[in-house]
Amino acid sequence: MSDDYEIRRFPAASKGEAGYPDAESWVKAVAFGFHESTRTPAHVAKSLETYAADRRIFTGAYQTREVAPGSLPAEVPVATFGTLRKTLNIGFGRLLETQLVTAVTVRTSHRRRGLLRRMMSEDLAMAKDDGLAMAALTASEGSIYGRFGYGVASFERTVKVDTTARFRLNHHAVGTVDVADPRVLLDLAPVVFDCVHRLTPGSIGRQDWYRQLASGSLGREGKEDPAVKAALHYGPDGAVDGYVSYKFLGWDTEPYTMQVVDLVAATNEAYLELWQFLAAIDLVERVTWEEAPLDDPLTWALADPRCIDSSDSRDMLWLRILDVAQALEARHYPVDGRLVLEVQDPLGLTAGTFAVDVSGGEAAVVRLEAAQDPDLTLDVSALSSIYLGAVSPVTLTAAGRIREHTQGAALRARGMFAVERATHCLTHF
Ligand SMILES: CC(=O)SCCNC(=O)CCNC(=O)[C@H](O)C(C)(C)COP(=O)(O)OP(=O)(O)OC[C@H]1O[C@@H](n2cnc3c(N)ncnc32)[C@H](O)[C@@H]1OP(=O)(O)O
Repeated sequence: MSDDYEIRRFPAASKGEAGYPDAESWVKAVAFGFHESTRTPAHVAKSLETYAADRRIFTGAYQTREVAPGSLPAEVPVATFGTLRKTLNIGFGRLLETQLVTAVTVRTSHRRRGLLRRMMSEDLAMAKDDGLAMAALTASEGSIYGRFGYGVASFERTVKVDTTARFRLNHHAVGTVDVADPRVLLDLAPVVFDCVHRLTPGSIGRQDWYRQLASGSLGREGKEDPAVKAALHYGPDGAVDGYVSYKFLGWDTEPYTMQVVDLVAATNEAYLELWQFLAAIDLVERVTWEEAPLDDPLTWALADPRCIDSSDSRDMLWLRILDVAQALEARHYPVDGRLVLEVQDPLGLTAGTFAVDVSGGEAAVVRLEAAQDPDLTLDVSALSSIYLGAVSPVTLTAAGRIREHTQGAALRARGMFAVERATHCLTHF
């Protein structure tokens, strides 16, 4: 296989820059891989502008042999693999630089020849060599990434909230909400998001595009979305500490529905009060949001929690620890204790037996040279799953994903890996 393809890596380029034609072909190949209708040149140019702002690196596999007459030319990659680096909140306000993997596609006529395996293995090894301890992605299918050491570490759900007279929140507002010109979010959204990012375990730093989405400047269709409206939440001190952008789905959608485009609240009060605002919008009977948390304070603040209809919860963030000692030492732990972990790694990046000694919330992690009896044996994907506290080691033990050699060690791990508030990631990438 290695003779048939050449792997090339290059940075995203904006229109007018030298690498633009290659970057354009790469983006079109991604769009093709995800069955998007052909992106217009203007949409591609806008996407590339935001990708360049995020300093994305594009990896492509290119055919080295002559292509079949009439088929796509050799400069169109047969496989794509995109990366960018952002921080991940790993609990208690700590941020860890993370390799984000995105835009993975392999053209149908070249699939199952090991192209994904090759690009993934090489990229993770390079990220580790570069000093990174963590990689992350969101998955199109649940069956692909476990084999590379990724594990599900956060969840999200779609909610449909009944905002008729049935909607009553047990909450007395401490701030106010007012409607704003959505374009103010071009500047404000990153500022508010940054507060949320520092507060929320599982949060990933956002790409440049999010402020454009929230402000209606660049919708998912690749153009301005004039339907987007926005409201800001002002805390008791008058400062903006939350916003929601939303759009009406039209009079043909019944019940009449408002769809949340983005909802970012930096305080508990801002979150509930933005919901109070959404529920108060006249002529609307339902509000939907596709990125709601599973462990949602809204449920518990509602007089009737059954106002929330949610049958669709799903995995969101998949993590992949690249360096066990570095990742575990980066975390803060709410409970002191000692665990000896035998970690297996299908890519051989970070396998070994590690003694984790936590004192005063800080971990000292030592790789044990001689085989020592572990408390737990687990694959790096299981360790990545429990890392953010959203997946219980006790449950993974029950599932056979963790082997417990010392009775009670999984429960001890659950306490040690707990985080200070519900894990949730508002960033898709
Ligand atoms: C982070 C993201 O971007 S998520 C989006 C992922 N992309 C998509 O879903 C787009 C459509 N799918 C595709 O483009 C391709 O089928 C890909 C990228 C999923 C797989 O690419 P391929 O080059 O065919 O994978 P490759 O040949 O390297 O296979 C590696 C292993 O994964 C397995 N595998 C690949 N795809 C799948 C799948 N969809 N489901 C289950 N197993 C899979 C292969 O069987 C192989 O297993 P093995 O090594 O244990 O024998």
